[in-house]
Amino acid sequence: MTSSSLPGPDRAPLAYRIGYGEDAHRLARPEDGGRPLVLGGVQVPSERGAVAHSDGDAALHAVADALLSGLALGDIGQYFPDTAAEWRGMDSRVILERALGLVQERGYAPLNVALVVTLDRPKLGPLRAEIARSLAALLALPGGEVGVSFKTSEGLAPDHVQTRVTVLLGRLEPGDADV
Ligand SMILES: Nc1ccn([C@@H]2O[C@H](COP(=O)(O)O)[C@@H](O)[C@H]2O)c(=O)n1
Ligand SMILES: C[C@@]1(CO)OP(=O)(O)OP(=O)(O)OC[C@H]1O
Repeated sequence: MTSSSLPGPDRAPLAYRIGYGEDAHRLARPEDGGRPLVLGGVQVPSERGAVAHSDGDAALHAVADALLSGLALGDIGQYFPDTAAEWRGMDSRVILERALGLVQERGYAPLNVALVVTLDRPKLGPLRAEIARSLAALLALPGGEVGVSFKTSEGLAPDHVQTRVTVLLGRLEPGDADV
């Protein structure tokens, strides 16, 4: 594959930034406060779900933090404090939309995203394509620009879901530094 046929935007970005985000939520049964398990905006059949203030979507939280970190914009807890009643049970897609909007206001867009979910059970492989499609749609990216990996903790963290995300951001519009 030549560089001109690589996937990505149809023009070269003027600047690049790398972002990184993580999240972790304890898993519990519904009677112990666990919410339905949702990852990347996709409902995951599971006996246990995240204990969280919001819907507990650890994948979307890590993607949103990765976007914010790439432009040094802080983290989602600053925009959506877990002490605020208005965010209780919220759909984490709202968090991602806000983070993406802040990045776009500065002329940047995500170019590709890599997500790792560490979870012992259930197996997520059958949902890989659906989670990748969901993330791609939320980020306005082609599906091929979203990598989704799953790991078990090998029994080291059986009661948590953990996520890690890297994102490459590109600035497609000229800013003050380019004119
Ligand atoms: N919740 C999970 C965790 C892992 N997988 C898949 O299992 C394979 C082996 O994972 P290891 O952590 O033992 O290396 C790997 O292919 C994962 O994609 C899964 O589907 N769901
Ligand atoms: C999303 C927020 C806000 O509802 O709460 P949680 O759902 O608990 O999630 P977390 O990843 O711990 O941090 C960000 C919070 O501010």
